[in-house]
Order: sequence, then C-alpha cells, then structure tokens
Amino acid sequence: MNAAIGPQANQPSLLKAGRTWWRDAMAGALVAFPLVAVAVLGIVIVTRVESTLRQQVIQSLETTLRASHEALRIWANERQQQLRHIAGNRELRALVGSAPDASKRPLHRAAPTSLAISAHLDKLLSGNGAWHYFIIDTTLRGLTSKEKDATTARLIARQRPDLMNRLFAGEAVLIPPIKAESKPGTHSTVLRPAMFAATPITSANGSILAALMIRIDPLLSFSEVAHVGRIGASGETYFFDRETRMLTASRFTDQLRRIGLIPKDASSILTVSIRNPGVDLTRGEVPTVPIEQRPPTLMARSAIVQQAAGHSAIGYRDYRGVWVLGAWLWDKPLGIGLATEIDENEALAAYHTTRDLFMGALALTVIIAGTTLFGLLTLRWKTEQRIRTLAMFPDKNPMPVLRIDNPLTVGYANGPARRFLGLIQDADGILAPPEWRAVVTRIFKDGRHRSLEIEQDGAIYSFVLTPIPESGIIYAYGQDVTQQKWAEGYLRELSIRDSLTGLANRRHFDEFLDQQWRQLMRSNARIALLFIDIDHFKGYNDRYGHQAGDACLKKIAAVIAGAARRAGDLAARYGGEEFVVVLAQVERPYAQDTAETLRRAVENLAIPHQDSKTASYVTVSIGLVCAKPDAALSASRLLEAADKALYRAKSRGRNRVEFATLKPPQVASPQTRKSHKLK
Ligand SMILES: Nc1nc2c(ncn2[C@@H]2O[C@H](COP(=O)(O)OP(=O)(O)OP(=O)(O)O)[C@@H](O)[C@H]2O)c(=O)[nH]1
Repeated sequence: MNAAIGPQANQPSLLKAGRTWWRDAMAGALVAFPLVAVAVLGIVIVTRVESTLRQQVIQSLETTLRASHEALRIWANERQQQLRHIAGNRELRALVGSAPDASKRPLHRAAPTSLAISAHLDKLLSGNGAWHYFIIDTTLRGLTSKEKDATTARLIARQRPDLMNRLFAGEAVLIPPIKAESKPGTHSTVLRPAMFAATPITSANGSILAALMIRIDPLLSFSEVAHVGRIGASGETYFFDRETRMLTASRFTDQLRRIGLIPKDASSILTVSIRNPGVDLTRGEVPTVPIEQRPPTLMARSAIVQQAAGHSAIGYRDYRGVWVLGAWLWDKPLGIGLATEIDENEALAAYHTTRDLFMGALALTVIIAGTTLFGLLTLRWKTEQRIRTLAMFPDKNPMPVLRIDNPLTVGYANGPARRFLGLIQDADGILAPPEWRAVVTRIFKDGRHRSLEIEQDGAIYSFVLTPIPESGIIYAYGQDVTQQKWAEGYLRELSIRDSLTGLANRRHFDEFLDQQWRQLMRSNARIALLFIDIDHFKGYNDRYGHQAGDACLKKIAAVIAGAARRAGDLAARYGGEEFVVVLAQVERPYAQDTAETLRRAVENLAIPHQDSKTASYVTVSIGLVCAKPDAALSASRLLEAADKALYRAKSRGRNRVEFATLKPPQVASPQTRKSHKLK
C-alpha cells in the first residue's frame, strides 16, 4: 500500500533522495574517532616513555654523582690520612715546636730549624718525592726552607680565609684550586691554579703549632676523580666552588676554547664560570649578556644557594648553553659542589626516536586514512552526482514517467504523470483499470514490454511499459500521441472515403460488407443491400459537361448518405455513377421503404436532364436485396443479387426499385458485375 501516492500527493523528488551529507559526516567521524583514539593513546604512551626515560636518566645521573662523590671523599681522606700520619710524627712535632717565633726567624735565608725540619720532612717523605710538602706556622710564615711556601700560604689565606681558619682551628682541610698570582713586574704567562691538602701540627698538649700542607695539581688526580663517573657520550661530571667557578678540567676543554669560554692555552679550572649564557654557544649562537651578568645555571643556583642535593629531569642550559639534564650536590666539609650532566638530546634519544616514529606512523596513518576517506567520499559524491543526473531524467522529464512496482502499485510518478494517477490507480496507489492490471500482470510474468494508452481532456498519451530485469519494477514512459492519432485518423479517413462525394469508397464498402455479413451470421439478423445507378448519366455528361456531372454525383451522393442513418448502415460510392447502401439488422419492408424513399428523394432533387429517356430530370434505378446471412451464402452473392435486381429495374424502365431474393445457389450464375447495363 502506498497511500502517499495519489493525484494530489506531493511526491518526494528523486533528486532530494541523494542528499545524505550526514552519512558523510558519520563516515568521517568513524574514521576520525579511532585515529583520535590512537593519537591520544600514542601521546599518552610517548609521554609515559618520556617521563620514564627522564626518571631513568636522573637515576643514572644520581648514581654516577654518588660514585663520583664517594671517589672524591676516598681520595681526600687518603690525602689527609697521609698528612695526618706525617703531621703526627713526634720528632717533626718537636722540631716544629722548637722553632723560634716567626719574628725571630730570618726572612731571607734559611734558619737552622727550618733546615732541620726540611731534612726531617725529606726523610719522612722519601718515596713521595714528587710531592711538594711545606709547613707554615700560625702566622703563615714558612717553617720549611723555601720562602715561596709562605707566599703560597698567604695566597691561600687571601683566597680561602675560611679554610685557613678551619685549618688553624684544628681541622684537616682540602683547599680547592686557587688562582696563582703573578708578582707585579714579572712576565708570567698563564699561571696554573693549585690546590692543597692541609692538616694542623699540634704540640703534646694539643695546641696548634703549624700546618702541614701538600700541593696537589688539580689537573691531575683531582680532575681525574671528577672524570671517574659520567654517562653517555655527552655526559660530564665536574666540581665547582661557591663562586660558580669550575674546579676540574672539563672534558670539553677543546670545545670551550673554540667557543671562547676559556683562553687558548688555559684550562677550565677557575676559568669557566658555571653560568647560563642564554644561548647555545656550541652552535655558534651569540649571547647578549656579558659573562659576569649571566645568572648561574639552574644546577649552580640550587647547589650553591641551597647547598643541597638536587636534580632536574627537565632540561636546563649548562655553562655552554646546551640543554642538559643533571644531578648535583654540595659537599659542605669540602666546600665544593659536584654536578653530573648529560645533553638532553642524547639522554632522550630513545624517546625522540620513539616519538618521531610514532608521529611518523600517525602522520602516515592520517594521510592514508584521509586519502582513502577522501577517495571514498569523492567516489560517493561522484556516484551521487551521477545518480542525481540520472534522476533528472524522470524528475525533470516533461513527459510522464511512472514506476510500477510488483504487486501492481504505482511506486513513483513524476509531475506530468501525476495528472493520470486518478485514472490508473485507486486511493491506495493500486492499479485500478482492469486493462492496465491485466497488461502489467502479463509483463511481470513474461518480461516483455507493452504499451497502453490513456486519454484525458482530449489529449492521448501512449505509455510504453518496460520491465527492468530482476528489479521487480516496470518503467512506464508516456508520450503525447494526440497529433499522431489525429493524423492517423485523418489518413484512415482518406483511405476509406471517396474524394468526390465524401461517401465510403469501394474498398471500404467491401470490407464493411464482409464484416457485417460475418457479424450478422452470429446474431440471426437480416441485412439489406441497395444497388443504385444514375439513369442515362452518360447522356448527362455529354450534354452538361463533366463538371456538371460531378456536381450531379455529389448531390445524389448526399441523398444516398441520408439513407444510411443508423449505426451499422453504410453508404458508399461503388464506382462511376454507381452507389451502394448497406442496411444492417433490417427487415424487408424497412429496406424497401428506404429504397423507395431514396429514389423519390433523387426525383425531388429535380436535376434537369434533357437527354434522359426516362424523365426530364435525373433519376436513379435501385436493385434491392434483403437476406439473412448464412454459411451457405456469401456477401458477394448478396452483391450479385442486388446487381440483378438493378438490372431488372433498368430493363423495366428505370427510375424504379426492384427487389431480389437471395437463395442458396443451385446453379452457377452466368452473370458478372455490370450485368445490369442494358445492351
Ligand atoms: N462527370 C462524371 N461522369 C462520370 C464519372 N464516372 C463515370 N461517369 C460517366 O458515367 C457514364 C456512365 O455511362 P453508362 O455506363 O453508359 O450508362 P448510362 O449512360 O447511365 O446508361 P444507363 O446506366 O443504362 O442508364 C459514363 O459516360 C461515364 O463517363 C464521374 O466521376 N464524373
């Protein structure tokens, strides 16, 4: 049932059916959703990888830092134990205790006590000759034989008074590298920094007599301790003081020279300040802030200001401006900071690889998915466009188009077709006319196309009904055939009419008579045939001319046409001046009466005919036959009988009606057509 389709139904256009933008949006969402989910999941995983990796790097840095710190402490302890052992030597302590006051010792030459102390020290240190030991008293004057020891002591006191105070308070100290100072006027180039280990020498009652000091080259063992632990190719462990100065040789010394952080032939010790240049110097970037105004690096700030251990899993710029991850601590007893760092790029290389791979894979997936989706949507849009174009054929067609569905419903009708819907379907959309139902049923059955016609408001439409294979639908396309039908009718009229008189012609008469004969054979009715011939028409033509003859023929034909008034009657021009009238379903009296009335009507026309031997006007003779069609008889026999009757009428004086009866043939008639012509 399709109640929506009726004459007034506002049918949805086929063109609108293709608008499914929301399906495209759904398809896009279906593709986008898993992609977004994968992207989010991937970002979570990559972020997790990154944070895990950062934590692992920090753990490694802290382990390394602890190892370096431990190595430093062992190294420092070793030095101090050695010193304590020597400083505890009774003889040395006695020699130091016997030394005169500084004020009494000569400044510029070796005093006897000093010589004795030096000799005893040399004896104690035999085997450690490479080391440079010296003893200073509490006034920082050298007790050994070399005057420069006192200069060194004052240098240390100037640069690290805190440590000297601790030393003379009885504590063994490690003096981190200090700057050597050149004497004014000397042309010293770069003086190597020196560092010292020192321990007090006490008297028997525990009072501090002097301090034993050992010079250590920071470029050697001290820096080597720092280099014990580091991670990766870019990792570095270094020590620094509270002034943010680097105390160890950097493993990037060559690089630092290149980027101008240290002079050409200097080491990094005390030269490099652990400050953030704000740009990456290793990449040739130029800092805008002068070196002395640069802030300490994040690590140095935390280690020096808070004097605490710490780390940063977030990158920060080191003294070269390179982004690094680092761990650090501040050793309060030694008064130095330790840091170990690694370039963030190297530390996170695995993360960067994972991230880049993931982003690449994601981008590739997005591109592939996007391209596929775009391709599919484009294909779909093109298909829809094609469907819309195809749909325009029926929708925009000025001719009626119908779709008939099985079972027998009108599934679609375009605008022009809707005017016919009232004729071919009921209110429920079911095909109504029995003729249509029968034809459509046959088409569904045998799959062969057929045509049907509909006439409405004087217009005739011919519908070709074509079944669409395997679809269960019939496509019906209508065409306005009104003109064609009219033309066909006109031609048909021409083919059956006599052009002069307008009566049916001979051919049509023959067909009509045959048809009526067969029809009346079944109905048991009778048929009459009038054979009419104008009397002396040759003479009329001869006297009045051929055109007048034609006019005469027309007038008489009009009278004859009046005799065939009923349905089933036919008046025809048989040929020349001969006419016939067929009267169907008649009895003889009516036929005779009609024939007589006709004869008189011609008389009454009173067409003058001076050459007629019958009357002064035109007359006709009529042969009449009336019979019941029978299998033993035939239409041609009827014609022959009428012809005979006409002959009789002619021979008995013309202008009269003669009647003939038709009997089954007993002997063959010798007469042929035109037999009524008198010789
Ligand atoms: N003007 C005109 N004359 C026609 C036409 N057809 C036939 N005729 C003439 O009709 C005449 C028929 O003459 P006939 O057959 O000798 O017979 P009739 O003179 O009528 O003599 P009866 O039939 O014996 O009375 C001929 O002269 C034909 O030329 C036509 O279409 N127009």
